[in-house]
Order: sequence, then C-alpha cells, then structure tokens
Amino acid sequence: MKIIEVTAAIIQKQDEVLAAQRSHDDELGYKWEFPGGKIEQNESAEECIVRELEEEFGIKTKVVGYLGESKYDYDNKIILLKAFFVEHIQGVYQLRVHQNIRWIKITELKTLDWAPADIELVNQLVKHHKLK
Ligand SMILES: Nc1nc2c([nH]c(=O)n2[C@@H]2O[C@H](COP(=O)(O)OP(=O)(O)OP(=O)(O)O)[C@@H](O)[C@H]2O)c(=O)[nH]1
Repeated sequence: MKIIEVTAAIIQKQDEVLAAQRSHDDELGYKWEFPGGKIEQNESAEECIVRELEEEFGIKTKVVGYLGESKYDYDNKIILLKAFFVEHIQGVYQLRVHQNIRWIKITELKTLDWAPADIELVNQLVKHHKLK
C-alpha cells in the first residue's frame, strides 16, 4: 500500500500547544490534530508545513526543530506523519479549514480526541517535555 507523507506542526506558546479540530464534514471529522497536510511533489517537508500553515490559518511561520514521526495504517492508506516544531512569525490565526483551535497545556494533551495517527506524536511530545 502507498505511504502518504504528511507534515504536522507543533506550535508552542509558553507552556501550551496548538491543537486543531478537523471539520465535521472532513475525513476524521471532529478529531483533533496538529495542523499540516500532505507533502507535494518537489516539496520538502519543511516547505510543506510552512505552506500548509499559511493556507490553513493565514500565518507566517518558520521551522525550528523536529520532534519525530508516527506511521499509522488506516486500512485504506498508510500515513507517515512527520512532526516539526514551528514558530509563529506573523499574522492572526484565521480558521480557513478547521472548525476549532485550542491552546492546550502539554500535561492536558491526552484529554483531546486525537486522530489515531497523532496519539504516538502526543506521547513523544509529552516525553520530550518531561526531558526538558
Ligand atoms: N494534517 C494532518 N493530517 C493528519 C494528521 N493526523 C492524520 O491522521 N492525518 C491524516 O493525514 C492526511 C492529511 O490530509 P489533509 O487533508 O490534512 O492534507 P491536505 O490538505 O494536504 O489534503 P487534501 O488537500 O488532499 O485534502 C489525512 O488523511 C488526515 O486524516 C495530523 O495531525 N495532521
């Protein structure tokens, strides 16, 4: 089966992280995710995440680090989710695709109903936070 490479952004503000809720009429509707999207041809993962954040929220950002990845088999496709630490540079968040966003403390991340592929990333982020 084809592996689809997807990027995901970890954007932090003090001790909180941005979580975005997928639209009700979207695949995985109502599930929470780290915003991002599919890597296009001739695009690096870093270029992809910056483009997606501009498209989804109208904000300018830069990649400052890499958390890790999560591979998940959704039966009809395999998603390879790559999570980057991203910094907000400019712009007010506009909800162009998601139905909601929340800033949530890392210690409370597990209370959200995450997309299945994201659970591994949430675990990695909690571990990363504890090591700091
Ligand atoms: N962006 C994003 N996608 C995720 C996450 N977790 C997860 O399973 N996915 C899945 O990865 C795929 C990414 O699709 P998307 O719809 O966000 O990306 P896109 O904008 O490039 O896609 P499209 O324009 O083809 O609709 C979807 O199948 C989505 O369900 C996540 O944390 N972030």
